[in-house]
Amino acid sequence: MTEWNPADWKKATDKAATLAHALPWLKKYHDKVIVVKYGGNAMTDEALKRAFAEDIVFLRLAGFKPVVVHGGGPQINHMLDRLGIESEFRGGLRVTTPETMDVVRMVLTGQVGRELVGLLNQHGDLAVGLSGEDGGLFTARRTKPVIDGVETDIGLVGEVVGVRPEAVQDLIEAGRIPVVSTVAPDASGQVHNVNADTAAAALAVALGAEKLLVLTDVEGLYADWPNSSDVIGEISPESLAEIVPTLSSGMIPKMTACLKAVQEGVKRATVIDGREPHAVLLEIFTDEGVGTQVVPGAPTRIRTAMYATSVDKEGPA
Ligand SMILES: Nc1ncnc2c1ncn2[C@@H]1O[C@H](COP(=O)(O)OP(=O)(O)O)[C@@H](O)[C@H]1O
Ligand SMILES: CC(=O)N[C@@H](CCC(=O)OP(=O)(O)O)C(=O)O
Repeated sequence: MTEWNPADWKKATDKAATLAHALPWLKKYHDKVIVVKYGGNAMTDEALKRAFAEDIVFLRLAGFKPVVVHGGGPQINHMLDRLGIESEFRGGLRVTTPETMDVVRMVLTGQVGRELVGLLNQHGDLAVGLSGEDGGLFTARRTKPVIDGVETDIGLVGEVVGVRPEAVQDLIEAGRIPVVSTVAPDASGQVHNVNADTAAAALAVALGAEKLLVLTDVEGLYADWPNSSDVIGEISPESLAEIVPTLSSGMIPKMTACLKAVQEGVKRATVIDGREPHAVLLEIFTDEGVGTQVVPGAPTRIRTAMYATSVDKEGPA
């Protein structure tokens, strides 16, 4: 006869309670599109990538409609480095020569996207990869960002000016998980490098997504960068628009993308810490505020960072 173990019973009842607690979110997001942008900086560790894949498949099997848009900046840097090509960023965007563009396309669509599809498909062949070139998904226009007050040519870098979401919608309706890489042709067919945050926001708007979730390698938007002691927990689009011009490096395209998504109809955009295992499930299925949420009408709320480290204004050594 098997012994009855009170500890195992407690574990089982805790699990049941956790599942029951998920019910309000299951109701809220059932059938809703959630665009998840997975940044290259959050893809450092194999276990984290596997946990991310589990979260996305979990959402899909729970009746949500997750769409993954991935980055791969560090992976592109690594390949450029191997090829002896220097990486240069201006205003958070990569200066993209035709030679660099070939590498961007190869790494994003041929390497990072493939790897994510493989990880997701370890749980049942639901994921299908596509790029902004497929099915007319994105049309880009060469962008010349204003850097230090001057319009600056940074090469084959595009902003998304058109989205035909049908290819992604077809996959969603077939019960699949689309995995999108963000190279995109302009009207003449010339392929451009589009920042993945920017592309994710444009796709979230076109799909009428309930939420844009952006995974990166920080806890959210720090209030006093490069000090990482305080995180902006919640902010309205109006207040965010005021601070966007003061931001630096990768946070410029990221927060601009969140702002645009919410201004154009996505209910909320949240930047979360992809270094946290199961960050996606934590964000969706808990009340605890994680990351930085851009929500219409929200008063600015600042909280102490979980992994606070203070550095002086010059930045970390
Ligand atoms: N105010 C800020 N709060 C948080 N991070 C910031 C801030 N300003 C600049 N950063 C930098 O932005 C980086 C995230 O952008 P990026 O490197 O492009 O990430 P990803 O690859 O996830 O898109 C952080 O690692 C941090 O170094
Ligand atoms: C124009 C531009 O900067 N494009 C990005 C595209 C990849 C990306 O956005 O990757 P992350 O999300 O990991 O930063 C780049 O070349 O790095």
